[in-house]
Amino acid sequence: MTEKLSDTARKTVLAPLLDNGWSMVEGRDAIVKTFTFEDFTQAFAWMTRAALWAEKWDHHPEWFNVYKTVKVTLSTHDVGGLSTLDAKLARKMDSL
Ligand SMILES: C[C@H](O)[C@H](O)[C@H]1CNC2=NC(N)=NC(=O)C2=N1
Repeated sequence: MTEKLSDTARKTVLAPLLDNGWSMVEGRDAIVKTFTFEDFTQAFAWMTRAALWAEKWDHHPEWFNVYKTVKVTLSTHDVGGLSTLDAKLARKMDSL
């Protein structure tokens, strides 16, 4: 059963993400990052790659695409906040 990140886990799991362009969402237990690409097709291709991982892990982003940018918000709806699944998907997104 997925659980909300503990305070200790937040320090270890979230810190590298916050150092890599992710930030906490004001007033919500979630993280957000805007990715910028060369053009729309590159942005959409990245979204497609990310979508396959989201589906494989049954953990899906909240995202908003405008032309060559993709704003991604991650939180685990089932636990009402951040879990290790969000950190896992964030790391994967940063690597794609
Ligand atoms: C039944 C539940 O919707 C599924 O287990 C998955 C689908 N994708 C999901 N994605 C996210 N971000 N949070 C969830 O809790 C979640 N649950």
